[in-house]
Order: sequence, then structure tokens, then C-alpha cells
Amino acid sequence: MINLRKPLILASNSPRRKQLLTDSGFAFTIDVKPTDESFPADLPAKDVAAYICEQKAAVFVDDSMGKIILTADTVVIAENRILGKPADAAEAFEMLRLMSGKTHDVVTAVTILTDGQMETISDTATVYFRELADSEISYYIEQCKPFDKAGAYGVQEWIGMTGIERIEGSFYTIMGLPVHIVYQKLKPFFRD
Ligand SMILES: Cc1cn([C@H]2C[C@H](O)[C@@H](COP(=O)(O)OP(=O)(O)OP(=O)(O)O)O2)c(=O)[nH]c1=O
Repeated sequence: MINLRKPLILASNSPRRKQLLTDSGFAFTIDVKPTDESFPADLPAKDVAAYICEQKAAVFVDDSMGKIILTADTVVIAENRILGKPADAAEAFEMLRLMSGKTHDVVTAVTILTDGQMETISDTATVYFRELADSEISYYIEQCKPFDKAGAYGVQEWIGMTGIERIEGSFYTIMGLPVHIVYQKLKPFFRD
């Protein structure tokens, strides 16, 4: 277990982020405050995850003395469209159809907030899905119900295992937390 000089708080409801932060050796508590996850329409797509991530951290600024608050946000960018979480099965189907046989980007941003100071880093992974049959997309949506996932898929689930041919970048960035970046950014807080 890694010992930090300040308590670490993961401000996220995502079970994947909780699992990844635990598996990378950190002890932490979870505290989530409601946040507005909208973003300006003219914001460049690659900057959206960082913007939302800072919104998630902003609500903790006054409560960050002597603590490390960690927030994250993941968006999928396909054909110049930003894909968040699908509202229903029809939208999930449309997202997966859009990504089938093509390359898309997954951007995950993390913000580290301590003593009122924020630092945000964005990491991008490029993912290539082979051509997916309609029946495969429907089967996946029915089995895994990916409504809590940006872009309507989990790289760690059936469709990721069977449909993704290539990834450039970190698998964990796609899953929702660029662990390699979080680890480096938390290093200055390690207790000797
Ligand atoms: C693309 C992709 C996303 N995801 C998940 C990671 C995130 O949980 C989710 C993206 O939604 P987010 O809005 O980034 O996060 P969240 O609402 O789940 O949690 P919170 O805002 O409280 O931190 O999609 C996967 O699990 N696998 C994948 O392959």
C-alpha cells in the first residue's frame, strides 16, 4: 500500500475508477458532490474532458486544504462528434454503429486539487474497432447495458475483447483513469 502525506479523496461514482485506483496501490475515500457536466458548444472536442473534470473539482476547492482531491472525466470523439453516455439502447446502437470499422479517440482528463490549487492533465488513446455486425452490437447492448459508459462501450467488456483490433495509448485511459499519469502526479505526495 502506498502511503501519502495527505488523505486522498476520489470524487467519482465510477466503479472502474475506484477499482483502478485501488489496484494501483492507493488508499482513499470517496466523496462525490453533484456537478454540472455541460460544456460550452464552441469548446474544441479535445478540451471537453479537461473542462468537465475541472468542473467536477471546482466544487471541492474550498474543501481541499490538507487533502488531495482527484476527479476524472472520459469522452469519446468519433467522426468529430463527442459521445458521452447513451440515453437508451437506440442511442447506444447508433454510437457503436458510428465507431464500427473506424478509428476513434478516447480522452480522459484527471484533475488533482490540493490546498486550493488544481492541475489537470488530459490523455488520449486511439482505438480501432473492426466492422461490427448489427447482431453483435445488439447482443452487446442487451448483455452489458453500457448506459453508464462514454461512447456506449467498455474496452474491458465483450465488445472490447472481441471488437477492438488496435489501441494506441493506454488501455486504462480508455477504461476511465490514466493510472500511469495519476501515479506520477501523486509521487510528490509519497511519504518517504
Ligand atoms: C470508453 C469507456 C468508458 N468507460 C467508463 C469510464 C467512466 O466510468 C465512464 C465515463 O463517464 P464519466 O462521466 O467520465 O464518469 P462517471 O459519470 O462514470 O463517473 P464520475 O463523473 O462520478 O467520475 O465510462 C469504461 O468503463 N470503459 C470504456 O471503454
